[in-house]
Amino acid sequence: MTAARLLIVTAVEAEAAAVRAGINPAETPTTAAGTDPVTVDATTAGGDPAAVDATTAGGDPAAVDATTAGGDPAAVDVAAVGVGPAAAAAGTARLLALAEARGLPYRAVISAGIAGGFAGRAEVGAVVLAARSIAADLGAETPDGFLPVEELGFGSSVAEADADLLAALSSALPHAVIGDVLTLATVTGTAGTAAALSARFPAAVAEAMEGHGVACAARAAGVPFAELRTISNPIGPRDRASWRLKEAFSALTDAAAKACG
Ligand SMILES: O=C(O)c1cccc(C(=O)CC[C@H]2O[C@@H](n3cnc4c(=O)[nH]cnc43)[C@H](O)[C@@H]2O)c1
Repeated sequence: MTAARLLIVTAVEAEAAAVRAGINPAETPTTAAGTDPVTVDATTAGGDPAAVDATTAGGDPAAVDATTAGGDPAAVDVAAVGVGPAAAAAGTARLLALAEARGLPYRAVISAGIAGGFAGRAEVGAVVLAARSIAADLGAETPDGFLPVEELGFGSSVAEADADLLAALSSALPHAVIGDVLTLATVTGTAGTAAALSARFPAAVAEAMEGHGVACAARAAGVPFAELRTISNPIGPRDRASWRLKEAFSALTDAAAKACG
């Protein structure tokens, strides 16, 4: 019997390549670490669903084999599904449903990639594991402050990591910072927003753009979920030139090697 596979979902192909390089060192990333993920995304699995099929674990089981990483080709699939919570949720839900329809459901799904780190909580180059992936902008703004979706009575903005999966990852990555990871559709770009988020989420160590979306797809499919990030930049005033992409991608490769290699 074939062992159930693990699905690792990233936003952009540069992140997927970094993860694959860790799981299977023979697979050198074709997109050099240090390139702009947005530029890379535009040429791969960014917007066109057909491109997702062609370059990741989309529809064709043969394509899954061709892009699967790891010593055991049946063990891990790595797919880039686009930037932001909506693309992450839609792309992940599709991959989970296709696998289920083939009679080969995934055993777990991990949202992986680079992230911004809150100063003093997760520094550039750090590995972060999410205890909870939180949709930080899901709710309503009021003159008296932000109301999370819970207070509006419309469900939950918080997705807990699967306890067993988180325990396995933290045991493989003992130096990882464990804390909440915020999911936002907008990258924070001012000191004011960074301070407000830091105050509203004292347990948050990082922010990214996909974790909660991947978690929603995983929850709908009944599949365990976790989020793994490496820090490329401090959260704060926008200074894209200072993002340490090479360092973050290299940390992502190293983390994938330790967690799944
Ligand atoms: O330069 C920009 O304005 C910009 C806008 C949207 C996306 C990007 C990316 O580079 C996307 C890559 C990926 O990186 C994650 N990420 C990294 N740092 C942060 C951050 O400080 N805040 C939120 N997300 C971050 C995110 O998950 C993206 O998918 C650049």
